[in-house]
Parts: sequence; C-alpha cells; structure tokens
Amino acid sequence: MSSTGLALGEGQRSWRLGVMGGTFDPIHHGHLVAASEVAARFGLDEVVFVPTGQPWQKATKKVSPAEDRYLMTVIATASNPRFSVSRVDIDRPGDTYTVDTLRDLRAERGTDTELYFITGADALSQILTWRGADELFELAHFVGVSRPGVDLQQKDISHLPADKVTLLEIPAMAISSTDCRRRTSEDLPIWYLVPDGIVQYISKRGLYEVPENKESHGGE
Ligand SMILES: Nc1ncnc2c1ncn2[C@@H]1O[C@H](COP(=O)(O)OP(=O)(O)OP(=O)(O)O)[C@@H](O)[C@H]1O
Ligand SMILES: O=C(O)c1ccc[n+]([C@@H]2O[C@H](COP(=O)([O-])O)[C@@H](O)[C@H]2O)c1
Repeated sequence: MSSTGLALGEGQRSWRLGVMGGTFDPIHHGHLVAASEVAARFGLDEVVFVPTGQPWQKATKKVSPAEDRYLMTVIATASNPRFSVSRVDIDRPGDTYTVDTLRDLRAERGTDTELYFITGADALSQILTWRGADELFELAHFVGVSRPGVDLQQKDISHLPADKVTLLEIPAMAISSTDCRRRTSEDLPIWYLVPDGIVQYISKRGLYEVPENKESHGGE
C-alpha cells in the first residue's frame, strides 16, 4: 500500500481507494458488481466495504445487528484480493454519517490516498441533505451508479460540483436487500442473488425469518 506516511516519490501515484458504504442487510451481488465495475472504470487499487453502524435514514426500520452485517460483508468479499472491509462505522458510536467515514479512512490511510465514494445514483442526488455536505466533496470523488428503476438520464446533479461527481452506468442487477429479506421471510430462495456463503450465514443465524411488518424495531 502507498499509505506509508512518507511523501510519494517521483513516478509514484497515489493509492486509489473505492469506498462502498451500505447497510448491507444483507450484502448482495448488486453491491459486488457495482464495486467491481467502478474499480475497473476508475483504475482503483482497492475497494473497502464499510457497513453502517446506525443508518440514521433507516431509524424507523428494523436493521440486523452490526456484527451480522459486518460478517456477511467479510464473507462476500473474501475471495476478491482487491476487496476489503472496514469497521470504522460500526465501531463509532451514534448515527453513521459519511463525512465521519471519510475522515476516519483519510486519517487511517494518509493523504496520499485518493478516495472514491461509491453510491447508488438515487442516493447521490440527495447528497446535499447529508451531514457536512460541503466537506464531503473535499474528502472524496463521488461515483453514482445506475440501478434498475433509476434512470441516469433523469438524474439532475447540476447542483453538485461537476469535477467531484460522476454518474456511471453499470450492468443492471435487479436485486435489493429489501427483496432478499422478503424472500427469506416467505421461504423463497435467495440463491444466486447473494453469494453462496451469505445464503448459508442467513440460514445459520435465522435472519429475516419473520416478515418485517410483523416485527418491532430492533437493531443493536
Ligand atoms: N442492485 C444494485 N445496483 C447498484 N447499486 C446498488 C444496488 N443495490 C444497492 N445499491 C447501492 O449500494 C449502496 C448500499 O445499499 P444498501 O445496503 O442500502 O442496499 P439496498 O439493496 O439498497 O438495501 P435496502 O433494500 O434495504 O434499502 C447504496 O448506495 C445503493 O444505492
Ligand atoms: O452522511 C449522511 O448523512 C448519509 C445519509 C444517507 C446515507 N449515507 C451513506 O450512504 C451509504 C448507503 O446508505 P444506505 O442507507 O442506502 O445503505 C452508507 O454508507 C450511508 O452511511 C450517508
């Protein structure tokens, strides 16, 4: 890794680190394809997956324990040498904000690391509602990826700094965590929507067995 704390020498370039933040409840192939595609298109050296601690925008929904979401993310990414997982968000108390995620990764990896935050294009168009929106663009470049149901041509990002934001069409994967949870609760298969190890983990831990609308808010 280039994050040695020493200045970069001549001919060396900074380490390009993709940051894929998500609730990952559970992680699925849509997330993995998005990370892989952005890595290829931006020449990223590594993509770090960062499971959220407490996603404040999902405060009224039941979210599985952070350790389950973290372990599923580790299992799903283990076979790719360029993928890694960070605990920065789940180890930080309180609600999760991306500005804290990026500050922590910057402090951990050093200033010779360029950060590329990967998110759905739908989320990206809302980014000015995120905490510390101005600082976000100083810390990272933002890549908004397509997902089924989101028309990139319709996304207006003219209010965002043009040199800090890119929209990227990726292979369409009509998969959502919501649908994986619903299918599990209805005893329908999720094979091939998520990596095999995630099917096994969900079954072993009994996650999502009760329909979401029958549960009270739980989480941590
Ligand atoms: N199928 C997909 N294709 C591309 N991007 C996706 C896909 N699913 C999720 N993402 C993006 O990955 C990031 C993390 O997503 P998240 O963990 O919330 O998954 P999700 O499937 O959207 O979950 P939920 O259905 O519970 O809202 C978000 O920025 C989201 O837009
Ligand atoms: O910082 C914020 O205010 C903020 C608001 C909404 C979402 N995010 C981040 O966007 C990523 C995807 O979030 P989600 O809820 O779609 O899983 C995840 O890393 C969140 O922490 C961040």
